[in-house]
Amino acid sequence: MKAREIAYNILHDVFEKHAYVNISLNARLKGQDLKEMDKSFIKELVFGTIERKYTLDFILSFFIKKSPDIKTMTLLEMGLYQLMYMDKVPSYAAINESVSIVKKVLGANRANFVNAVLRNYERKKGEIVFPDKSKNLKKYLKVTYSYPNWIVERLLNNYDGEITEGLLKSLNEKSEVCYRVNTLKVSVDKFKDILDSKGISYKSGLYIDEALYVDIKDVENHELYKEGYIYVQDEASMLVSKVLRPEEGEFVLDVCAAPGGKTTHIGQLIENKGEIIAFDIHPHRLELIKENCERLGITNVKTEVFDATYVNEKYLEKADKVLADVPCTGIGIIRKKPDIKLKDYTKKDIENLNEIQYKILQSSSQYVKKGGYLVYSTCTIGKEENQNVINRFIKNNPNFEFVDITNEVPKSLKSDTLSYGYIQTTPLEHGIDGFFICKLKRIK
Ligand SMILES: C[S@@+](CC[C@H](N)C(=O)[O-])C[C@H]1O[C@@H](n2cnc3c(N)ncnc32)[C@H](O)[C@@H]1O
Repeated sequence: MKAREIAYNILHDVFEKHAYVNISLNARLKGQDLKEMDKSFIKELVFGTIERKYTLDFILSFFIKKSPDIKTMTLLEMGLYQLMYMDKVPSYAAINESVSIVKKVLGANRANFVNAVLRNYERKKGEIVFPDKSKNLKKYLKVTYSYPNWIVERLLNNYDGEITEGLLKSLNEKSEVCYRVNTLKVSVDKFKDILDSKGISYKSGLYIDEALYVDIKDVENHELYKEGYIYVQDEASMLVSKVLRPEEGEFVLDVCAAPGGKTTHIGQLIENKGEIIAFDIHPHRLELIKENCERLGITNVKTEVFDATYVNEKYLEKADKVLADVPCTGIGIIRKKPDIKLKDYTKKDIENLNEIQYKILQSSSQYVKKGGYLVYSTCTIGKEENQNVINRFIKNNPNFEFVDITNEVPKSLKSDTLSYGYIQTTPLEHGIDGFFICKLKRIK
């Protein structure tokens, strides 16, 4: 099967069947005899079309009177993406190849339509009227940077227009892949020597000692990965376990733990000395924690299927440290997961999510010993899922207080709110994913 047809099948899975892009991509690439170049082309086309969907749809609306069926629309979006953003693809190839897939999948009629729309775009692209920033900021941001309304509204609710624009732009920028070096198996220096000996280029982390940006292709099949030397993890995510600051011999509960990025980091930081209980609501996701622990040589983690909105009586007041890395909208990790843009959260959906986040925090707090610590984290941006949740918690739980985290985070990581007990990282301000991390102490 040709690259573009595979890309179409993946996008069809994502747009029509609401599949996860990575899962569909892996499944559709499996067993295909493709060159590395073709695989890269497919990935760029798939991720790019998802990332730029709102811009593409705005432009297509100039050339289409009535929206066609979703399959035709997907093929139009793919074709237009190639015309607009893939400089190496000549226009005739973008159009002819798109038309030939439509002919194969949807018939000659639809093919004529797609041909006409794409050719019309080529002829009249100079006539498209884009939204005016001074007249309609929201529409301008949505169309220029390709975001759904709920994300633009969320950021405008938290930041002024200029910062919002910077954030939307930075969330579109490709991030280099960051790895956590598993210091249980290899020191960072030794690992750098190994990379040097293999001629693999790398850059040190911006903030975290064990973070490295490494240029490895197809990492899951790479020997260094299989050996358990590395875990793919953004520095913002590593910061969570740093703020939790687990110590050897402690009992730690991680209540939303799968696939185990932070659980395994905690295990690494306490060098397998101590006990970690990892909950997750999805049994199949707990399997991922077990696989990761096995690969990384983490031996002190026990997993339990558990809904963290409830209280697990077994662990009442037992934990030195508790981590509640709650489910969230994920705005802060759009650089890695552009399909988050395809979610269509309503106000009600966000309120429901806030209720879950609050319940998880409230239940988690019951496990903390007197004098113990609770960390609340999300991979999203904005007070709605962050400050509002912790402020509500603090108001209702006078036995907890915010902890100044100035000394818990690396000196180079600047934020005005550290002394209040929390940090909101963003790719715009810090060059890492957008995480919210808050530390609380049980004082009574
Ligand atoms: C942000 S992810 C956790 C990422 C993880 N801490 C890591 O670092 O790899 C949130 C996790 O919460 C789980 N989850 C969602 N609702 C839950 C609930 N009510 N109880 C427990 N886990 C839940 C999801 O299955 C998902 O694995």
